[in-house]
Amino acid sequence: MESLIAKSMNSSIALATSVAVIVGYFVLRRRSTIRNIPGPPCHSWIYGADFLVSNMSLAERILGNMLEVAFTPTYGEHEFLWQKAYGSVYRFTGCFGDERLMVADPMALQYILNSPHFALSSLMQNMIDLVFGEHSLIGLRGQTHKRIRNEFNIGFTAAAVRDYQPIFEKFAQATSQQLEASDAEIVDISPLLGKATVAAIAEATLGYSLEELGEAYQTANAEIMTGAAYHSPGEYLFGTMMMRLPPWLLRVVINLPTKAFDAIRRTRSLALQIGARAVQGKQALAQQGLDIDTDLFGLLLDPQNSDTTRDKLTSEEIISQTGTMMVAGHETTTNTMLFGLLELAKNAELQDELRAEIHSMAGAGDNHAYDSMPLLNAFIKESLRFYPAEPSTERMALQDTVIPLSEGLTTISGERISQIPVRKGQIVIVGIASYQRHDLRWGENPNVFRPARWLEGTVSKGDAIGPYSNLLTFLGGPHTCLGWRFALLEMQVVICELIGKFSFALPEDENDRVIARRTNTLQPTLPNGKKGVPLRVTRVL
Ligand code: HEM
Repeated sequence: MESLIAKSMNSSIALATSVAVIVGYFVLRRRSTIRNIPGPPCHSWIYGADFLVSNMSLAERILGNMLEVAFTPTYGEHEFLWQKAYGSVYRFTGCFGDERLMVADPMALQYILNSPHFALSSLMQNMIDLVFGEHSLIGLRGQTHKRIRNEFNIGFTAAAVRDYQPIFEKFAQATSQQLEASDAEIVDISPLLGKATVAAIAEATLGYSLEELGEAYQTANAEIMTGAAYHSPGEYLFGTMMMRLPPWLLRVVINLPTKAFDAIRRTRSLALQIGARAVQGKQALAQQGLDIDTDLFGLLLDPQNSDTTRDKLTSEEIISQTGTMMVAGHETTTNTMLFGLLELAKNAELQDELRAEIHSMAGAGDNHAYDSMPLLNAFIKESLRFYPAEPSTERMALQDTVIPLSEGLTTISGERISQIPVRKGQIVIVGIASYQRHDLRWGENPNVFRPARWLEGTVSKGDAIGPYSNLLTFLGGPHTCLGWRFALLEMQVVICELIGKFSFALPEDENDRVIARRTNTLQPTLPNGKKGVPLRVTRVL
């Protein structure tokens, strides 16, 4: 998202803000407590040995290791090598020599995600407030967050999610029909699955069809999503600095008349209008004593569900979550399925085995059938492990604290430590993708996509860290993904429908080769930089 911001600012505001941020940074900086933790070398302007001889641009120098983190074509090229070299906790250098801690150690992650001593970094908080508004579940904290989340959970329990199954089946079948109707040899399945996913969320959460959601909202949302990739180190640096501005200044900035801010404003305002329309429609039904649909907003507003012991939500509190719901479950679920289908296209044997399992279950289509398909679920777990939609996130220490380690580490000065003291303001990176390649946790060859690991029983059970199979893909702690059961059932339904009816193979053309690049989420990306998953599709049934 910072890239959108960067594109939006004119150069004089940019210069003034940059100077203020740089001066503020150096005045306020305290010596880091993590300097003694091993980590990759950095070529920044402050620390780089090649300062005078290198031909790096100023932006590249200032970015430190962020250059390697944010600008490799495939996600994790450096991150996974650093993990091998330095272990599951290491230090690296952020912008302006800012020392950061990358964390993939299970005990440390548990602590960071559950401790009240950590919260969203100010960069993340600003980004979320900007895009989703200041009342989004993702950005809220404490009691308000807990209260709203508890209420919204009514639409995400195991029982509530089972009721969405017909919706998932309807849109999975619509995708099949579109594939069938296509006479192209190679089909880009990305827009098809994207549309099915957004249609399912609109219906399950608001009771709306895509038409009712409106073309304008979908276009504005897509503009924000596609604008979220960085194209140059300068753009990255500038976006990052903008996001460090105090919230009051960002509120001024978002009103600037630029194209990117206009897209953010439009999306936010359209989401609120859509949410308000859905809420008012359901309230009108309730007032007339008529039945309200059992979509999420319907469940929240149905007087029959009101319980005097529950903290009921105001209309505004419900409406404020519209954009969050639509975005949180869209690209995340779509991209996980796209990467999974891509892996199946690479591995005909695995695909045939999965298809055989799906065909053997035909006719057993009660609500629980999907959970009793071992290979299907192993495949979905492996897709979630290998391609976490949010491969990392940031947290900031709210006070001086000590992070415990399950494995311990040896410092640069040779001392063996089992915990790391950090100062207030320390940024830690929650290394979701790194944790999911952890050597000791996932059995043989964690860097290989291999669903069989889940069937062999070699995946370590360990202390539960996320809500599902010890994966961190849905995060953990108070901000654990609310929609994880929803996403799982949707993936089970769609994969069964598509693999049951079609066979997928990779096209030969180099221009169709897909890599995993990080934009707003981990995104399947073509050599031309666009999102896409072109596959050779053949009907099998
Ligand atoms: C494979 C699919 C999905 C993945 C990988 C995923 C992942 C995540 C992650 C990592 C977070 C934490 C974000 C953070 O705090 O940094 C999150 C939060 C959230 N997700 Fe999901 N998500 C998925 C699907 C869904 C779906 C389908 C929905 C709803 C329909 C949903 C709704 C939410 C909500 C409301 C939150 C905010 C929870 C809170 O802060 O209390 N997600 N998700």
